[in-house]
Amino acid sequence: MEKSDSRMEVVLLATGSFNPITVMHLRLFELARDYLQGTGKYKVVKGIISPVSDGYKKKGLVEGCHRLAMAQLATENSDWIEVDPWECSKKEWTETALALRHYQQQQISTDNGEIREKKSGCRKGQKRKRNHICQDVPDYNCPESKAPPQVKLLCGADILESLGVPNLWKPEHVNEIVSSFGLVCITRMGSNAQKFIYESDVLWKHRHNIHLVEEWITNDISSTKVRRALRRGMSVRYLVPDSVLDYIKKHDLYNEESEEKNSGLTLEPFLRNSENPQ
Ligand SMILES: Nc1ncnc2c1ncn2[C@@H]1O[C@H](COP(=O)(O)OP(=O)(O)OP(=O)(O)O)[C@@H](O)[C@H]1O
Ligand SMILES: NC(=O)c1ccc[n+]([C@@H]2O[C@H](COP(=O)(O)O)[C@@H](O)[C@H]2O)c1
Ligand SMILES: [Zn+2]
Repeated sequence: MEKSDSRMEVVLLATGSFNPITVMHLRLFELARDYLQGTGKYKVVKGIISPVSDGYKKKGLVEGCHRLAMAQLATENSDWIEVDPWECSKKEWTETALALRHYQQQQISTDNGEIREKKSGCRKGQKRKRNHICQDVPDYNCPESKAPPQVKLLCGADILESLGVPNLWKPEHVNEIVSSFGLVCITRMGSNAQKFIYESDVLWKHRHNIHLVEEWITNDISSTKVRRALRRGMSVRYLVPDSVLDYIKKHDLYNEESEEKNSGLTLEPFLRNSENPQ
């Protein structure tokens, strides 16, 4: 008899501006998958790129439809990374913990649907019991029973360190992200993720659920640097996929004017989390 695969299935969710998407964003997924699968405990089944809503109000953020289109072009050749418009099709900005809940729920619904269709071993229409997200346990008596894939947040170390910025993240959301979902964090030049975890009580408590992935082939590409180069008329070829570059040129997306978008506005998380919102 074939031995069953006991590895936990994982879906990696990367949220961000993707303004524009770069090859480094795509590399994050490859690095994270290699790392998790290398532990022998996880099987990465999907990657999701979820571009942020225009309501995030970050300076220089071009329209969501363009950021979405570029991300779709960039992932055309990947057989496991997808782009999801859920966040960026909304006018209002969505907090990351809520995005994680949404994508986790999607996994649970899809999973239950598939199980019901398979029917093998289980009675017709029988749903398998849920994993810990639903405060329930898998039904080990059912041969088809395996917890639905666990959604984990994929990010760079700059985002990990941003968890400590006052009024940027709600403390209960930070707790939920590291306790219920988990973080896969790619180290980035200029960041000290390990020290940051050591200095935070909540991150330290859940350190087993925070995977730090060392990027040995360091590459400090950022969207900010790509936009800067474009404004200066310099080449960004091989920093973004060719299809993305064609799209940027066709729509003249990044220039002095686009960089002034949202200039002078407060980033939405600060507005939401400040004690005396305007
Ligand atoms: N070179 C990199 N190394 C590690 N993580 C990265 C790198 N570039 C982007 N990321 C991560 O990708 C995710 C999406 O980030 P984002 O869209 O802000 O890109 P960015 O390049 O950081 O853009 P910007 O310069 O506009 O902030 C974040 O989790 C960020 O930390
Ligand atoms: N409180 C929160 O949930 C919170 C705060 C700041 C940034 N974020 C997310 O992190 C990502 C950051 O992207 P940038 O690095 O481009 O600013 C965005 O997807 C944003 O929604 C979430
Ligand atoms: Zn960033």
